[in-house]
Amino acid sequence: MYVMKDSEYMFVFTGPDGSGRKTVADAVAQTLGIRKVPGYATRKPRPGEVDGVDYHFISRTLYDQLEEDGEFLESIELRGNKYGIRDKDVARAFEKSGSVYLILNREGADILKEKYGDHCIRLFIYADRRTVEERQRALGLPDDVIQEHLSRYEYDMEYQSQCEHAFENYDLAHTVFDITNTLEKYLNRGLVDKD
Ligand SMILES: Nc1ncnc2c1ncn2[C@@H]1O[C@H](COP(=O)(O)OP(=O)(O)OP(=O)(O)O)[C@@H](O)[C@H]1O
Ligand SMILES: Nc1nc2c(ncn2[C@@H]2O[C@H](COP(=O)(O)O)[C@@H](O)[C@H]2O)c(=O)[nH]1
Repeated sequence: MYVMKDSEYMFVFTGPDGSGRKTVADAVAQTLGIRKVPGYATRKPRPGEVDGVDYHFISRTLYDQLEEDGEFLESIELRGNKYGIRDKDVARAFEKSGSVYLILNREGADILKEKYGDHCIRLFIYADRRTVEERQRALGLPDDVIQEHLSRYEYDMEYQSQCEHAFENYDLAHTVFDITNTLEKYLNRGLVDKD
């Protein structure tokens, strides 16, 4: 497992599907110059998804092999598909930037918090149920996927109180501004610690 330096942070964006985690996280990261750690997924890419950017899309056979070899820092199964974060990808991302970000469900966020403690900061992004449904419909996600996501909505929302920070996401520019300000405090703290 990668051992973080005092100045390094792992920012985990979590919250209900469709709340805008990816959109918000990518915008904040671009401003702050922090690097994404894309996970591995055994499901098929959806229209618009890019291999290596949204996920590394791999076969179930390869995933099982990597898992057997102990390559994953955390791994979950959802709707018959496996998703996981590879330890060496975290290490590589930290080599290139002082802090990194990931987009995970609450189970993954819990695992990384357990492993990295104060250096894992969970950012809970949310919007009301109707809004997340509309956003997913507008994206053209299949109905069964939207229904499955919505079936977890209340359960996902309960995780808010356990996260270090929570942000509602309606006005995108406003959300990105607030999160950027919050993360800057951690990044500046890292610099102060270093000196
Ligand atoms: N503040 C916002 N206002 C309007 N639309 C938004 C806002 N934030 C995100 N969106 C849009 O909502 C849709 C879902 O966003 P995104 O994919 O970032 O969500 P997510 O939480 O990562 O969901 P999933 O895990 O299902 O992919 C996208 O089309 C995105 O452009
Ligand atoms: N714990 C983990 N959660 C992950 C990982 N990669 C993605 N996710 C989250 O799971 C669902 C997947 O939904 P899908 O619609 O993209 O199939 C979503 O909430 C992701 O954020 C991971 O490696 N570990």
